[in-house]
Amino acid sequence: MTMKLLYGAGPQDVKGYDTQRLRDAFLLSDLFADDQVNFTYTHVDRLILGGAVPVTTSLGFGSGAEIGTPYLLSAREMGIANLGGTGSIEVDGQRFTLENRDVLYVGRGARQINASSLSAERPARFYMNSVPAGADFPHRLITRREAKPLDLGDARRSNRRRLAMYIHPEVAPSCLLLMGITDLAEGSAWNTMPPHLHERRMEAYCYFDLSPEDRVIHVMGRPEETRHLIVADGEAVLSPAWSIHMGAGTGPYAFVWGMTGENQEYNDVAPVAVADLK
Ligand SMILES: O=C(O)C(=O)C[C@H](O)C(=O)CO
Ligand SMILES: [Zn+2]
Repeated sequence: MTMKLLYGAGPQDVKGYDTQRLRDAFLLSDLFADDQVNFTYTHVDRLILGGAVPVTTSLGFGSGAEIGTPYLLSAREMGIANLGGTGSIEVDGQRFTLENRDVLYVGRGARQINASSLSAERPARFYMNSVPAGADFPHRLITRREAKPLDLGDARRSNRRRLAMYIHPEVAPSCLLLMGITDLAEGSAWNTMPPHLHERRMEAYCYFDLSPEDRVIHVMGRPEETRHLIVADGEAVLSPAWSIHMGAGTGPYAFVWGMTGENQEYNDVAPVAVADLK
């Protein structure tokens, strides 16, 4: 298991960043590797992002040695989304089978987590978000069918998409984590229209189901001074509370969004008109 550290940056810092510096601060490129569990501990609301791809062996984790607690989830909750083939997650002996696009909520207090794939030919690809939690909620599998869908956008504006809420008060309650998956409709390219800010929550996007030759152009920054990141399949982007977020793909794609902060009010957002962006 690896644990990288990322300290984050403010809007004043970003003014002087070149491309590489911006990517180093906001783009996570090495979450997924065969037979590895890779975490990045961010100082953006202390969100930990992780990836686990069990191919030839099952992968175990759960120690808190890197973060100063007995176990990784002694004072945290976690969402695990399966972006690959069928796999299973065992939490302290309780086994959950995750098909593609299923999400497991793991409540505070879990000690040992083991991840495995049903088949090495099509391994599971587990994407994880973990945030500090001050309350206990039971572990729970949320299947793709149980997620709450929300149809958004307009095909004529190339932003038709279906958002599915998984870890959300109306579907599966948690302490402060929110997690869902958004799919672009065929022929649509733009996510998160209109772009927005949510001062009371940070967010992370993990783009997936993108062809190797395609990229998502993810737009971030203050509305009056935007920046962009060119993002490949399996890469994740940090979106601090001060940053807008929206993106367009050069081919079909989907993304997992995860949020934490002061509240779980999905609609507590400040939209920004595209015409006001610079
Ligand atoms: O396409 C969208 O719109 C989204 O998926 C938006 C994210 O869920 C989001 O930014 C929530 O704040
Ligand atoms: Zn958002």
